[in-house]
Amino acid sequence: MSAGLLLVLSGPSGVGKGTICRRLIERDPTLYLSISMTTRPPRIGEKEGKDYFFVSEERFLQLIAQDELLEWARVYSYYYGTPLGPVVEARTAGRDVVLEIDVQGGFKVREKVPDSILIFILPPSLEELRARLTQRGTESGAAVEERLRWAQKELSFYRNYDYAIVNERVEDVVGKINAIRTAEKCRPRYLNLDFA
Ligand SMILES: Nc1nc2c(ncn2[C@@H]2O[C@H](COP(=O)(O)OP(=O)(O)O)[C@@H](O)[C@H]2O)c(=O)[nH]1
Ligand SMILES: Nc1ncnc2c1ncn2[C@@H]1O[C@H](COP(=O)(O)OP(=O)(O)O)[C@@H](O)[C@H]1O
Repeated sequence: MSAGLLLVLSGPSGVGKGTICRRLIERDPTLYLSISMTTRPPRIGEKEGKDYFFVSEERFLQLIAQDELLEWARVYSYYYGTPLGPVVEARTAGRDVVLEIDVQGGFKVREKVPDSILIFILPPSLEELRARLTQRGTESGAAVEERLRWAQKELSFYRNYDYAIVNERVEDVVGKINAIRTAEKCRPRYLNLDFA
């Protein structure tokens, strides 16, 4: 059995990554969505072990020291990282894995796992991004502005990703990601069959 694909989804805050991931899993429950560790406090409605594992800074630094994270980064003054164990386990079991992480994390994953697939989610426009962030209502005005400033920086990296998809309609994005999964599984390196 071939190992599952490692898909990295990045894009600015509010572009719709979380919404897209939820829809992907609804459509295909065999997909494994990695749950990150973070030192950010939980938002109202967020659940421990479902949205994130919420940990102290001390615990996070311990996880780094023990090499238990596939990658980690500091985003908006908090730490975020991907627990390594569950990703390896799921891929070994043949499940495709999705990481929803920032671009710094995406580049670290590409270094460590050269066959990972980096997908950038783009907003239809900066105005629409602002509207989505504001309408979500989880951040204060200042935090929205900080995220928009950060977004401009993040967006400049989209050409370094393997794929870029504009999130006009969530259904279309999900269809495109599933098309990428199908195409990637037709690569000779993925099939790795032993013909003489
Ligand atoms: N490098 C890295 N980034 C992460 C991880 N988990 C989440 N992020 C990124 O951290 C940023 C902030 O996430 P979050 O606090 O949930 O805010 P949101 O993007 O506005 O929903 C986003 O760009 C996420 O993709 C992780 O494990 N590693
Ligand atoms: N294609 C879309 N069209 C309109 N609104 C969207 C679309 N995708 C996501 N949204 C909305 O935009 C907001 C931000 O989406 P979210 O998934 O939280 O973004 P992210 O995880 O990238 O920060 C949410 O209110 C969500 O319902």
